[in-house]
Amino acid sequence: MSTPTSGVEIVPDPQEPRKPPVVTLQAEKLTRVFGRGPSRHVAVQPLDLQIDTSTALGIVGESGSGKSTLSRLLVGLDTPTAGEVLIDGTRISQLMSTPSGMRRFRATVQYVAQDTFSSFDPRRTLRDSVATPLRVLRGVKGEEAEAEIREVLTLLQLDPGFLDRYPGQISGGQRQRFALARSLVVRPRILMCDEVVSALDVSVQGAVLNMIREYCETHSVGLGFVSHGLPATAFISSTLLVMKYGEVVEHGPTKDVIENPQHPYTRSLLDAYRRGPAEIKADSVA
Ligand SMILES: Nc1ncnc2c1ncn2[C@@H]1O[C@H](COP(=O)(O)OP(=O)(O)OP(=O)(O)O)[C@@H](O)[C@H]1O
Repeated sequence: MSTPTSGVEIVPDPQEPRKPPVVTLQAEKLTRVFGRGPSRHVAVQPLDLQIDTSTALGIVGESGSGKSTLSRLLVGLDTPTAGEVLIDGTRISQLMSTPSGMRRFRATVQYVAQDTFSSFDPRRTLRDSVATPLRVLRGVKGEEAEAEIREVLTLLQLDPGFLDRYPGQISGGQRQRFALARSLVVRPRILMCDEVVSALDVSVQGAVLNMIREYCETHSVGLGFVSHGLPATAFISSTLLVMKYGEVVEHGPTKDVIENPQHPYTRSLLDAYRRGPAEIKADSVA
């Protein structure tokens, strides 16, 4: 069968890297209520948001404001009381109902949990823990896997010598970076990070934040970055969402939110940080 041509053949430039397709994670009227009766607690009030592969969304708010609950809902680790999470228009509840759908979702969206201790199996070496998602979700094993793991560890300033250790044999900050490494080897299109730099000292924190920001920009990875720390969140995000008591009180371009906060709660968060040593400078906001 002959192919119709217009007479002009467009040959792709082999030198030009192909842009990966855009992936969009969307929340529609997403709601999470815990408990009943007098112990009923609305952890996430109905909210809409979108993260795509060119977004860095910072989610900030004080302890208990619902940030972790929201991030767990977005990655399918918790079930909403109402509303939906969709990836490229498909409900993730539908994807999660089959092993192959779940694998596809996990290969696209990776989550780095706040509690890194319980997210690692204490009986498995760190090599085993990092190599498993690489094998299961991307089919990479053996020497190729080892080379990729070492590459990611270098990015995160982690000694490959740690690979033979168990999670309990490294520090909390090193474990946080191993949790990040375990997600990055999957080469996700969307990365959700919950308090991933909280256990790091200030110098390593800056380096890891820079690395995450650069990695996501270079590889067109959408980022969801949850933290109660406003300076780190403002530094890394292009869009900022401020939560209070499960409600989104402000949501907009980070620069606008920082320079011209509309909600008194955001202003109080900013004032608290401006009074402290970790002052946010508007020109340091991406
Ligand atoms: N499984 C649960 N059962 C009942 N209540 C819960 C559950 N998980 C979270 N909550 C409540 O929902 C609210 C939001 O919790 P969440 O962990 O999302 O807050 P957060 O903003 O991430 O806090 P932090 O910064 O301290 O991690 C809190 O009041 C918490 O007590």
